[in-house]
Amino acid sequence: MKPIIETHELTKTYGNFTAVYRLNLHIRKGTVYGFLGPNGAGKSTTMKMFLGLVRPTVGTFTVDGMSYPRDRMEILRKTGSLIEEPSFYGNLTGRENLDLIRRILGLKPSAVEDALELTGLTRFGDRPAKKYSLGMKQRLGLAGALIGRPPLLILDEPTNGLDPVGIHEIRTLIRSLPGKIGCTVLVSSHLLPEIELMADDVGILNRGHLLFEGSMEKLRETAAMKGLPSDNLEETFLALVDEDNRKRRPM
Ligand SMILES: Nc1ncnc2c1ncn2[C@@H]1O[C@H](COP(=O)(O)OP(=O)(O)OP(=O)(O)O)[C@@H](O)[C@H]1O
Repeated sequence: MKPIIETHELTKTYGNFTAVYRLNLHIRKGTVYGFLGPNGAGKSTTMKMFLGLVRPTVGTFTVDGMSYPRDRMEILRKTGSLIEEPSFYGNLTGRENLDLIRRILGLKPSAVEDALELTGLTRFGDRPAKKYSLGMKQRLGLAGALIGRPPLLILDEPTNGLDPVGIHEIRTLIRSLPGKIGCTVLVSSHLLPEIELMADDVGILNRGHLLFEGSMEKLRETAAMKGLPSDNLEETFLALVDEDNRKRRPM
C-alpha cells in the first residue's frame, strides 16, 4: 500500500544552516509513526513543512496521493495537528471552544459531541477551559484537531509537561486512533521509551539526517548488525545518535 506521507529529498536550510537534509520518509497508512530525535534534530521543522508553516528549500512530499505544493489546501483539509500548546478561550467551556472550531470548519453540530467522546471529555464539556488540568487541555487540543475526523494527525511532543497520568491518557488515546477512526498519527518525541509504547514504526532524525526508519523489530535487528546495544532500544537510539555525531563533528 502507498504510504499516506511520502517525502522526496525534503530539505530545509536557514541561511547556510541545514535544519533538514534530503529526507525520504514513508509513513504507512493506519499506523502510529514515532518521529524521534534529540533537541534540534529537525522534527518540528519537518512537521511544519507538512502543515505549510515552513516552506521546503528543496524536495517535495505527498499526503494521501496529493502533492505539495500543488495540492497544499487540500492537504491541509485532510490534516489535524497540535504543534505548540493548544490555545483556547479560557472563559468558554470545552464544548463551546470546540463549537467555535466546528463552525469555522463548517461541520455538523454532532461533531462536537463526537470529538468530546473520542477524547474522554464528555463529562467535562461544560467546564470552563481555564479550569481544565494540563492533561485535559491537551485532550481538548486533540479534540479540536480531530473534530473533522482527519485521516492524518500530526502531533509535536504532545506529552510535554504532563504528569505520568496525563502522559498515559494521551498515549492511550493516540494508540486508539487508527483503530477507532482510521487516523494515521505522526507523533514526535525526544524520548524513545515514550515512542516505543505507542508507535508501530519509528523514524530517527539527528542533525537533520534520517538515521533509521522502520519497525521496532527492524531497529533491533539493525542495531545488532551494527554491533550496537539491541536489547534496550533507548540505548540503541543513543548509540545511533552518538555514532552519527562522531561522524559529523564539528557541529
Ligand atoms: N526560523 C529558523 N531560523 C533559523 N534556524 C532555525 C529556525 N527554525 C529552526 N531552526 C533551527 O533548526 C534546527 C532544527 O530545529 P527543530 O525545531 O526542527 O528541531 P526539533 O527536532 O523539533 O527540536 P526540539 O526537540 O528541540 O523541538 C535547530 O537547530 C533550530 O535552531
